[in-house]
Amino acid sequence: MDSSHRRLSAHSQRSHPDEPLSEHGEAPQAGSSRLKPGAQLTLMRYLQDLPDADVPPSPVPPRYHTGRLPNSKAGDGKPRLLLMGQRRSGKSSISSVVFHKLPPSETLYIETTTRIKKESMHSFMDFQVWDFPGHLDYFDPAFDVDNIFEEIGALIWVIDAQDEYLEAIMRLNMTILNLQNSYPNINVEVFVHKVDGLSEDYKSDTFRDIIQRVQDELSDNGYENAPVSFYQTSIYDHSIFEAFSKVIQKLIPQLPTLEALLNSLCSTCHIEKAYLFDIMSKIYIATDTSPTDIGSYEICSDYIDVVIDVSEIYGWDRPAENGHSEIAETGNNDAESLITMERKGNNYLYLREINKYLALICLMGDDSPAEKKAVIDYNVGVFQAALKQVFPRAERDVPQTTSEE
Ligand SMILES: Nc1nc2c(ncn2[C@@H]2O[C@H](COP(=O)(O)OP(=O)(O)OP(=O)(O)O)[C@@H](O)[C@H]2O)c(=O)[nH]1
Repeated sequence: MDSSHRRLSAHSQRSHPDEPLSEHGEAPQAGSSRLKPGAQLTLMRYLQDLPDADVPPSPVPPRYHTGRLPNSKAGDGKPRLLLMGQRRSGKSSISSVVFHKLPPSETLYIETTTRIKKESMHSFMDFQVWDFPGHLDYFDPAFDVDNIFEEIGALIWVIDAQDEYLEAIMRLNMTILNLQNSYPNINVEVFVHKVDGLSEDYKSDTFRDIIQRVQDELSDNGYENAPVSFYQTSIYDHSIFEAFSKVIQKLIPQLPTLEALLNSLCSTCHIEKAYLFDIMSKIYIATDTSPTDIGSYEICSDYIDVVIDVSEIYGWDRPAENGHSEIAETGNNDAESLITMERKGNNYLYLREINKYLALICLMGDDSPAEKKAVIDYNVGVFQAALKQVFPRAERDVPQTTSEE
């Protein structure tokens, strides 16, 4: 294996806090080096004619920030993602599966959250995830509402689709209406969660019903244009990562530039679909503007697992030179990998590590054969150089921290 693969591994060892949460639901200590246990080779499943399942689009068009956070006073705070919703709706499970690689089946043992749990995520962009206990009344005068909602990136409201959801919707509506007065720009992202195990009909009826009830309430109160989006999610498939990707993308001011760069790369190299992944969370922070289907996301996401797991076996943690890990890395080539698959329409997948946080994965088109790899490499190099200007690399080797209030 090319030694350059090992850098991906070294990075991922630092960034994947893979240990299961402690019995108090706390994140593992910084420095834990294990990665996820075993690749989930659903790649094979995909290759065996898995039908491409499209996630039904939300009728509410996404909105993007184009500058600093709407509620940020100084504009220098870390975006904050608030996870709210009823008890047992799945908030802690979502956070553990997406950011700590906890196997979904182990979320059965997560204890109920009793205090606000705050975690800092350090990746291509620093952000915080706050997990709220289900029973909390945020608008109780005892709470410092400003402290909770200022500097916020998005409010993620989790609704258990397998349970009675009318009360959850009532609380959600109350929260949105309260927020509209003081923080009208907060993105409210409604996760209609636990949709696994529901029949297709029931799933889409529930989804539509929830959207209708929220929108009716908002328009009754004169807030037709409140920034509320809806997603169907489950921790047992890729839908939760897909939804988080869309939530995070709205917080990236450079998104239009990234999309334009990816579009240009795709048209130059005949790439069917290109994703820029955050390696740590497997959230994609941008993709080209051609239609997305969950199948392409799944296969790319599984590919990252495979590369990380292989480099986990053959890689090692690189020692820092002069205590400066960035310097130690500059002498190495970026990790790259290529996989061929026999599936009509898609010749092969191409992965290139862009920097220590990001990887580019492309589904190559039929008219871009592997023999042209040199040209593709060159263009990806140009893309990488452009990206460096968009995301200048910063010293951010700060370990993840968790705190409770
Ligand atoms: N079927 C299914 N179960 C899920 C899903 N997500 C979470 N769960 C289960 O839902 C239960 C509650 O999950 P938690 O993450 O503890 O819920 P919570 O919202 O954090 O609960 P509180 O801490 O009490 O507010 C657990 O048993 C999870 O395994 C999902 O996508 N599908």
